[in-house]
Amino acid sequence: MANYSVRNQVAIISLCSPPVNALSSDVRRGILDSLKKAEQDVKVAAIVICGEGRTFCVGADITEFKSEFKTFPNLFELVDILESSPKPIVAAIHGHAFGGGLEVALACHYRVALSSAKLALPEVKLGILPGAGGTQRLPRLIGIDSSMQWIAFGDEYSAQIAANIGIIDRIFPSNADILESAVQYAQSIIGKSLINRRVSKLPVKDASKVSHIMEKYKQIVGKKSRGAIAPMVCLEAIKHAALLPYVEGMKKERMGIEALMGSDQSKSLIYMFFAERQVRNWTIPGTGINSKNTKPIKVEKVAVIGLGTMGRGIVLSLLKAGIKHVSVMELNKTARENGLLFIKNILEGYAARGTISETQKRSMVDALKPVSNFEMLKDTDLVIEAVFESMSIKKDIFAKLGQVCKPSAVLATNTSALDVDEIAMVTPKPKQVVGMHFFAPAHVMKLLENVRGSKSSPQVIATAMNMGQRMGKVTVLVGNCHGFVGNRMFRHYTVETDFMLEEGAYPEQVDTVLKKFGFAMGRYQVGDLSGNDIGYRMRTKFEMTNKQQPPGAPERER
Ligand SMILES: CC/C=C/CC(=O)SCCNC(=O)CCNC(=O)[C@H](O)C(C)(C)COP(=O)(O)OP(=O)(O)OC[C@H]1O[C@@H](n2cnc3c(N)ncnc32)[C@H](O)[C@@H]1OP(=O)(O)O
Repeated sequence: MANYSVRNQVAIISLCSPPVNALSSDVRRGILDSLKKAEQDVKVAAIVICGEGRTFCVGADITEFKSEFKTFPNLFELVDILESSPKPIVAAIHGHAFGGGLEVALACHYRVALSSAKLALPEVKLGILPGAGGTQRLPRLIGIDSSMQWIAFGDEYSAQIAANIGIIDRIFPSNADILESAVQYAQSIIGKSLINRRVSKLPVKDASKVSHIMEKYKQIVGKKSRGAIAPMVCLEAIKHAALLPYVEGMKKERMGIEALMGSDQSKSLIYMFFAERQVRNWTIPGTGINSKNTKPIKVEKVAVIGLGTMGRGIVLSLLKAGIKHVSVMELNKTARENGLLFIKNILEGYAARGTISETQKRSMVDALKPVSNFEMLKDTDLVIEAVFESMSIKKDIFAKLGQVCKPSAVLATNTSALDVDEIAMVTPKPKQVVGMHFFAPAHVMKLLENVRGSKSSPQVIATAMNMGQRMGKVTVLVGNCHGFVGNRMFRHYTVETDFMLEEGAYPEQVDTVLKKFGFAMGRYQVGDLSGNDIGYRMRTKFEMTNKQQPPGAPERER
């Protein structure tokens, strides 16, 4: 719903749908009813639309996509009604103006924002396009080139960047009162002509270059979003903004969203959106213990043991999470030097690309603390072991950790398949032990599988889950069984691809097809990155080969 009030000639329409003011049918109806009141009230000379609580508006209510989505006023009707209002409307943005939220703002005649606000048209990440005029209004405001960048990739931008390119008219400091500031701003524009303020009426500045720009983005999208349908449909819709009058462009946009909404890709991405949020609410089956009633241990000092492919990625993930003390232990001198060099080079790359500032880079490098013996880990809060996938080596390490680490330290193993309970048993406090299974390359892959051993304490589990979230990972709690969940799923995939090799395909042919389909890496490339020896050891240890079959029997027969 939306609340309505009037303050010094300014009507305030505040979206009120916690937690994120998604544009449900009730909210859309509330905006429309409030707008009518404001238009009819002779004492009102300007209108402010704002969001109550932590954010302006994150866009259409995704939970309503199947049902209420088309109820009047739907989003694309609402934006046109807002824009045609005879009284000036100011969008007052704090928190997020995402998707339909930004489209509502684009339909307003002015947009003001706190400097901390974030803006985006992220619909492409749900496999759809901005279907409430975003593909038609944004190009009229910022041009085809920038619009393609914003819409085809769906990334978020700061209010300052949005102001620099002409989306935001006025920025206020992050600690300002957004509503008070917007009301004052609205008073300052009373009586001004709205002729140039209706974005749908503006020309597209770089319309003549549309073919050239389109070709450029087709290439980029082809590489960055292989296999995804929505980005290309977004580009087409934006192209129409350059070539057609607004009303015709809107018809094309509508055709685009109708084609995408309900597609398999969109259904999967929406499923993923909610699933990624659902896994934050973890629970230990049958105990009543869950994320809501269990507090993590405070973690300031973390250690990573092993600086191979996995260890390096884990260290980078911890640094990116802002951990100020990351001990790294690698007894092999060459591996240690190579590992540290790799980490520093990646940080240099981030700084060169502007992902982190020079100051952040320096503080990350300072946070790295090479250590040469277990004694030096005695005051560490969390140790993540990422050595060779061998039960005897891991047991040896955990026995030493059990002796030197403080009793409250969480001891995590990055094993991808081994029994966490067996590892835990060599320590004096098995309840402190948990699995934290990262996926290679750990600083890039978003998934983290935390493995709950039979003795892992709730607090230890909460700490591993919390650390995953601090690292920005999609952190999933799983039980302790061979291969956990990730590798049990991966196994079926590898079996199928191995069948193809047996049937005569080359690994690179299989990988090429998978990459064309949209996978970031081919299955055999993944094997090379993680180390094929890991899979080999897993299979040998668990005797995955049927003993009745002679050595070398084809995979299909095993
Ligand atoms: C004509 C058709 C046009 C459609 C245009 C659209 O608008 S499509 C929707 C476009 N918007 C988005 O894709 C935004 C999705 N949301 C986010 O990316 C993030 O929520 C956020 C805005 C970056 C905020 O992140 P934060 O971490 O602060 O919060 P959560 O992600 O945890 O969200 C809190 C809860 O709110 C639920 N939620 C978020 N967005 C929506 C939404 N658009 N619709 C419905 N529900 C939404 C989210 O699921 C969380 O719920 P919990 O129950 O607390 O898990």
